[in-house]
Order: sequence, then structure tokens, then C-alpha cells
Amino acid sequence: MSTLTSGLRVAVIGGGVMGETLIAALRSAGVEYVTVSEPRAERAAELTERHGIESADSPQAVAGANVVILAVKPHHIADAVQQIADDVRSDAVVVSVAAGITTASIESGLHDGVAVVRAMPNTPAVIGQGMFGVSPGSSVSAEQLGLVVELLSTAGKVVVVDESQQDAVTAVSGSGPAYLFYLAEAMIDGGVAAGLDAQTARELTQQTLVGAAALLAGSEESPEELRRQVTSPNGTTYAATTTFDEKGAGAALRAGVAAAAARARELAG
Ligand SMILES: NC(=O)C1=CN([C@@H]2O[C@H](COP(=O)(O)OP(=O)(O)OC[C@H]3O[C@@H](n4cnc5c(N)ncnc54)[C@H](OP(=O)(O)O)[C@@H]3O)[C@@H](O)[C@H]2O)C=CC1
Ligand SMILES: O=C(O)[C@@H]1CCC=N1
Repeated sequence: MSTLTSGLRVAVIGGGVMGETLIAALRSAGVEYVTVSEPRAERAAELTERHGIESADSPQAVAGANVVILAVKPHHIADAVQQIADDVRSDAVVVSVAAGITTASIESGLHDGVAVVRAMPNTPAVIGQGMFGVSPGSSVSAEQLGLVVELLSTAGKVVVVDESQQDAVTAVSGSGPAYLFYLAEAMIDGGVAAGLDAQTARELTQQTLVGAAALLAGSEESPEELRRQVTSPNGTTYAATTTFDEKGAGAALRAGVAAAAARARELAG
């Protein structure tokens, strides 16, 4: 990591949920120079204090940066790009994490030839367990893509995908943590309804999801086979999963992923 972090100066434009997630990940990875541009002064002060970083307006933040991370909402990207266009270094790489926004649209707002990478992160990056789908734009060198992949790898796994797949990546891994939290909410509610106190229901749910996720990640078996191993003939799991099927839970989840991908396409404008 030392060759990666030495001399690296990162500007993070937008200090919201994902901006802070990436700041925390970069700092944990030993990146010393991180500057955040965040319009809310109170929030900027919170971030500088919590993570030991600098805060500046966007032109100042990007002026010395070799990596610029755009972490504003998709509808704020055009403004954010316009604010930095004249100050981004010509050899910098600009990484956008905005859902739906194409590298071509960001490139069109920057000076010719500036490298733009589109990356779709997720919030588990804050504990080094993120999943990133990364796509280079039209002016990215192999070295610049390698730098971005190496940098993001400090916060989780990275796959390089064709940009045409980014909306699907967003629907699976970008939004995906929320699907698991949604499931956790329902399991906790169901446990309470079945007679547990809320704290016990949460503890049982949390460890069950952690254990099952680790089993899935570490196993060569398919999810279907792992599920089969839990499901005794006409037992409790069978009772649960046939009810899920009757209520259309699987179909609803598949439709939800499709809706997320469609929404990402819409965000492109
Ligand atoms: N949250 C997540 O799990 C994920 C988010 N993303 C992407 O990350 C991006 C940010 O999302 P998220 O962090 O959730 O959103 P937030 O609203 O939490 O954060 C965005 C921040 O950017 C600030 N901002 C707005 N305009 C500018 C500007 N021109 N310059 C600098 N800062 C600005 C906002 O300030 P203010 O509130 O004052 O407007 C806000 O603090 C989105 O594009 C989203 O698609 C991608 C993957 C996962
Ligand atoms: O909900 C959203 O639009 C963002 C993108 C992926 C996760 N959060």
C-alpha cells in the first residue's frame, strides 16, 4: 500500500453517506491527504474532525488532487463537474460513484482528455467489505485504471465491467445492502411476532445473516443447494419458503432488482 498512498492526494466532492464511507475507507488504507468539499459547513466540520482530513471548496480541493471522487447525487453531478472543470489537473483521474451517470456525460463537462472512471460502490466499504463495479471512460490509461482498482480494493472487492453493465451492477450490489437490511427488518419483526423480545430477535437475525453470508461466500455450492440443506421435508423451513413463494416474495425481489436497474437508466437523464 505504501507505493499507492505515497504522494496520493484525493479530493472527495460531496460529504454525504457515500462520501464519508469512501473517506473512512481511504483513511483506513493509509491515504494521508484527503480533502472534502461539502456545502454544509457543519457537516464539513464533522468530517474533518472525525477523519482528520481537510475541507475546502471544490476548485481548491481538486487543484492539488491526483484522484477526484464525485460523490454527489446524480442530479447534482452536472453542477459539481462545472465547479471543478477548470481546476482538475490534466493528469488526474476523476471517479464518479453517481448511479446512472455515464462517463461520457462527465467527460463532456471536463477539459478534453481528462480521465473519468465510473465506479459503483456500496456501504459495506466502510468496514472494508465493499463491492465495486468499475468502468473506464474513453481517456483512461491502464495505469490510471490500475490505480483506481488498487485504491478501491482497500475497501472491498473490485470487478471491472463494461459500462453498459453498470445499471445492473447498481441494482445488484449498489442497492443490494438495503435488500439484506429489508430482510433483516422482516425477520426481526417476524421473530417478535413469534414471541421473542426485540433485542434477542435482532441478535439472532444478525448472526444468522452473517453466518449464512459467510457460508455462501466460502462455499462452492449454489445458493439453491445451500437452501436445500436447511430445508427438511415438510419441516419448518419448507413451511416458510412455500409461504414466501405463495406470497410472491421471490418474484417481488426479482422485480425490485429490475426496477432498480430501470431507475438507474432513468437517472442518466
Ligand atoms: N448511499 C449509497 O449506498 C450509495 C450511493 N451511491 C451514489 O453516491 C452518490 C452520493 O450518494 P449519498 O452519499 O447517498 O448522498 P448524500 O445526499 O448523502 O450526499 C451527497 C452530498 O453531496 C453534497 N453536495 C451536493 N451538491 C454538491 C456540490 N456541487 N459540491 C459538493 N458537494 C455537494 C450534498 O450536500 P447537500 O445535502 O447540502 O445537498 C450532500 O452532503 C449518489 O450519486 C449515489 O448514486 C452509490 C452507491 C451506493
Ligand atoms: O439508491 C440509490 O440511488 C443509490 C445508488 C445505489 C445505492 N444507493
